[in-house]
Amino acid sequence: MAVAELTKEPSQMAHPQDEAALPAVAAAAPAEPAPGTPTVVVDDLHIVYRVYGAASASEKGNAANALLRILRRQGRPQMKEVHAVKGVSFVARHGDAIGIIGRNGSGKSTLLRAIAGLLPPHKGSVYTNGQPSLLGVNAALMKELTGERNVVLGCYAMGMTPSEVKEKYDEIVEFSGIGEFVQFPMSTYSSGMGARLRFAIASAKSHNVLLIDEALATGDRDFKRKSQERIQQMRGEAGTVFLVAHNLDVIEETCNRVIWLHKGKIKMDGDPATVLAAYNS
Ligand SMILES: Nc1ncnc2c1ncn2[C@@H]1O[C@H](COP(=O)(O)OP(=O)(O)OP(=O)(O)O)[C@@H](O)[C@H]1O
Repeated sequence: MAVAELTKEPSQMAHPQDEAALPAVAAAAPAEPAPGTPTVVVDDLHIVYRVYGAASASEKGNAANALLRILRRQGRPQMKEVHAVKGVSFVARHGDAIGIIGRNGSGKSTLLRAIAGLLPPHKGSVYTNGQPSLLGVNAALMKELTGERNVVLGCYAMGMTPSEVKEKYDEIVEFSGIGEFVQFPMSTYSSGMGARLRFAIASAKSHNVLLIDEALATGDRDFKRKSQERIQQMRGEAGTVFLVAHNLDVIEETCNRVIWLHKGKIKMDGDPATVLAAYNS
């Protein structure tokens, strides 16, 4: 597989739709790859979280032990490792819309964040062609600013010019369906409204690799339909879309491929009908 032209370690790149993004570092989009060319190569990826201050397994959840630890002033916090992704490998191609499914805690969000370059691999590698953009319900725009300001900032962060922002502004606000709330600070929004605005901003631009984490779970039926259509459109125009969703109907209707994660490993990877049937059985 030709991965030489792909970029290793996307953590060194800008990720405009995530909290770590800086508008000033948005990179120019590289030339569009031909359909079917690899856009993301994940090679034996392991992600390990280190949690400091964790109790040992024998003490877990025990109030008396927690109190004892405080009374004994156990200075050094213990460190616990959570091995969230365990040797995941796959190749995503231009034009793919890949649904990631699995139970709570199976590693879906961790995998997306690793592809976006926000989590360093403990072992293995992620190669990406182009700039991945993570769109998640937790991806922060600036909550104290109004929706209006966030639309403008978000567009700049994705590398749009002022005239492109002007051209897209109305469409973004209309797509989000948040109406007059666009004039209010985002801190006043419900989580669904915030997610819709983020999706509307992120999807106003073509992305080489778009990572969507549960963004569609919060909208009403009409918004879900609109956003599914938009994803299909982005699939055509852009590169690859990854979608994490607990709603399997959304996955079935939107994706051409499904990866089922179980306890951090790929349990199945294939066409939606086959994988969803196995997952549901
Ligand atoms: N920041 C973190 N620090 C420590 N452990 C974490 C962190 N984020 C996730 N984990 C752990 O990593 C594992 C995978 O979590 P992850 O959020 O990726 O799963 P998920 O499949 O997206 O879950 P859900 O469906 O509930 O959103 C879980 O055991 C979780 O407790």
